[in-house]
Amino acid sequence: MKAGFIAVVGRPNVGKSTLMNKIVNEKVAIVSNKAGTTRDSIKGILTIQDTQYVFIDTPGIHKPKHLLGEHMTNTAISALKEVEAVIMVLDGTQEISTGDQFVFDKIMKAPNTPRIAIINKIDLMKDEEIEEKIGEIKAKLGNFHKIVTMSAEYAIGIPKLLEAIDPFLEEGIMYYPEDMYTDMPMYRMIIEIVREKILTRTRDEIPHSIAVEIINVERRENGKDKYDINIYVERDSQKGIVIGKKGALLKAVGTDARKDIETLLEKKIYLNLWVKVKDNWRKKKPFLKEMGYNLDEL
Ligand SMILES: Nc1nc2c(ncn2[C@@H]2O[C@H](COP(=O)(O)OP(=O)(O)OP(=O)(O)O)[C@@H](O)[C@H]2O)c(=O)[nH]1
Repeated sequence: MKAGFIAVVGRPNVGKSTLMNKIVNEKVAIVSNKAGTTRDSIKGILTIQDTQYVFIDTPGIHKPKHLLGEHMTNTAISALKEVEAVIMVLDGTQEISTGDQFVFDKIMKAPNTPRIAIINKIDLMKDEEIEEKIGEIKAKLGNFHKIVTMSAEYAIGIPKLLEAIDPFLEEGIMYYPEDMYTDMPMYRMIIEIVREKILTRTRDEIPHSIAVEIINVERRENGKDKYDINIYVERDSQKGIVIGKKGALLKAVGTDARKDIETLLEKKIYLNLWVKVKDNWRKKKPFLKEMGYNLDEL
């Protein structure tokens, strides 16, 4: 029996959430093609026979531009010091950027934590490009215990990754029951579903600063509970986009989200979505607290 916590880091859009989902084979982290959509640390848990891997999907580490950004970075760094290993995901199709360098520098703030690099998206790469990328990582970043190549999208390379992590796990421990795949609370999952549906349908028109909050859950006698959910945007123009022409977009988001939530809860629900403008909400501490962020770390 052995187990350990593994932090997954990398600049936005390299494929961390996709990797997490493929590894634990369940939808635990929000995936979208927009940068910075994963905000909270979410654990995906994989138990194979007597080995348990507990993954922490960290928010995209980037240079803090505002309070929420700083919070994301601080949370990620403190998590790195407490894990058995850290895996840094790189997008193999892109040059190593200052963004990657920034993330690597952050990892090095926990110098005693073993580091594994993942070259992701190899389905889009030629063999010689993969070889070159390995060289580039060694030259520009260096200092990894292992470099693993994979395609998270097509679930290629996962066994190799687990094998690379194995030596760093702790003997004699199992943290969670075998059938547990995430410790994310149900409400958190509902919020992430709604956020994902909005971001998918609004493409690049809405920034990831959007916030979602469950304001009321009404238990109904017929068993079909009613959920009222607020969607906070920063500007009136964004409110218009999320609502859409004659409310069409919001209606579509509501239908998509309701279906996923019903699957998650294994029962029918009523879902009401409301769009509100909170002016510059990311800079306002009291409001951040309402949203459940830990202000001590800000
Ligand atoms: N072709 C290809 N696309 C991939 C692969 N892995 C992820 N993607 C795509 O890359 C995009 C970003 O993936 P995410 O998993 O959301 O990335 P992330 O690193 O979690 O991003 P943030 O949440 O913004 O930090 C999505 O459109 C994925 O479908 C891969 O192995 N191959």
